[in-house]
Amino acid sequence: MGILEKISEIEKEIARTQKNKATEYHLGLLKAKLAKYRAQLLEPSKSASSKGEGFDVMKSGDARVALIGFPSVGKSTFLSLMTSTASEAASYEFTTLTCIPGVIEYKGANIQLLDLPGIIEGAAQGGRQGRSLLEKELESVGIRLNKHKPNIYFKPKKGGGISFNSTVTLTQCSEKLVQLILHEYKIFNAEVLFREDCSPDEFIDVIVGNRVYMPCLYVYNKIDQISMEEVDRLARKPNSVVISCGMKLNLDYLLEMLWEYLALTCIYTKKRGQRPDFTDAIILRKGASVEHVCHRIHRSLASQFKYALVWGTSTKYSPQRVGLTHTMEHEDVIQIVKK
Ligand SMILES: Nc1nc2c(ncn2[C@@H]2O[C@H](COP(=O)(O)OP(=O)(O)OP(=O)(O)O)[C@@H](O)[C@H]2O)c(=O)[nH]1
Ligand SMILES: [K+]
Ligand SMILES: [Mg+2]
Repeated sequence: MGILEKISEIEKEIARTQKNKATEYHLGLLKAKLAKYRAQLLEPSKSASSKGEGFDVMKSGDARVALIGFPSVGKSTFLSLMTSTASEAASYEFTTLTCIPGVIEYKGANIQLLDLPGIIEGAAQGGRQGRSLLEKELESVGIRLNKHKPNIYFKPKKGGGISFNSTVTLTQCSEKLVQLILHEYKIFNAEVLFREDCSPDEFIDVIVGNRVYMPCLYVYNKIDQISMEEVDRLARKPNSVVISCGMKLNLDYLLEMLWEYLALTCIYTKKRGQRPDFTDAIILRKGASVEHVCHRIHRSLASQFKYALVWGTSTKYSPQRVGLTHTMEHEDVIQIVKK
């Protein structure tokens, strides 16, 4: 049996197994097996002919956003509308066959937008199921959307068996299930500490390790073609924005949401005795520290750092003298004083 067949067999068995106390170990084991086969599937193949080809696009700008969706939902139309790059759009499926990068300039940041070929042929009519289909596709390659990394400490050891502990009450996993899953991965010595009530799938994610956690905004385009009731229903779903590229509806709101999901922060710098430079913001991730600002300005600046003066919402006083660990907030102004 090939890996694909094995995966499909296990998926079928999971689907037909009722979820209850009596089947939880069996299900846990199936899930561990499934994750294992999927990982094998994603491993780069040794034969040159079937080597997985990625899209070679230079990473640029302050953040990147990929347009993942069914064929002909309007991804290329969106890219052409929001950036100065034109990407061919047409009414037939798979118009786009490669990755087309564009840049959105927003609040002083350059956001790289990637237009990609549609995924899953003929699935555009997926209707209500569409969103779960896409999620499933991304899940199966190890991408976790709008989730955080499970708070589980996991460390394989040389000996001593499996030590299992938890700081919270667990309702989905038990020591026995954890051991069973670990044995499936041929791990017989490890330290495991659950700091959160995680599911078997989340535990498997921690063992496998190479999961990618990223924010996701579900964008429903072509609302000009559906009823107001349907638009209303979609707009109320979590993490959703409804738009129409054709009629240019709600695009400003989409940008605002995009900005929020990217969690970026603009910091302005200021030289002593001069006004802040509002034309050239430093763009960092939300939660960035003064040290991050220093690194962005110059590699060696942090080592010459004496203190910084910060104006803005992150401080009680404006200006306030702060150290390297101070957390910056959006639109703060900073003046760095060197030793
Ligand atoms: N009615 C309507 N049509 C739209 C809208 N946005 C895009 N379209 C049309 O939908 C068709 C598909 O658009 P594309 O931009 O090529 O879609 P795509 O997702 O890039 O498609 P692939 O690259 O083939 O996966 C085109 O005929 C567009 O003109 C919209 O908001 N409303
Ligand atoms: K198309
Ligand atoms: Mg396209």
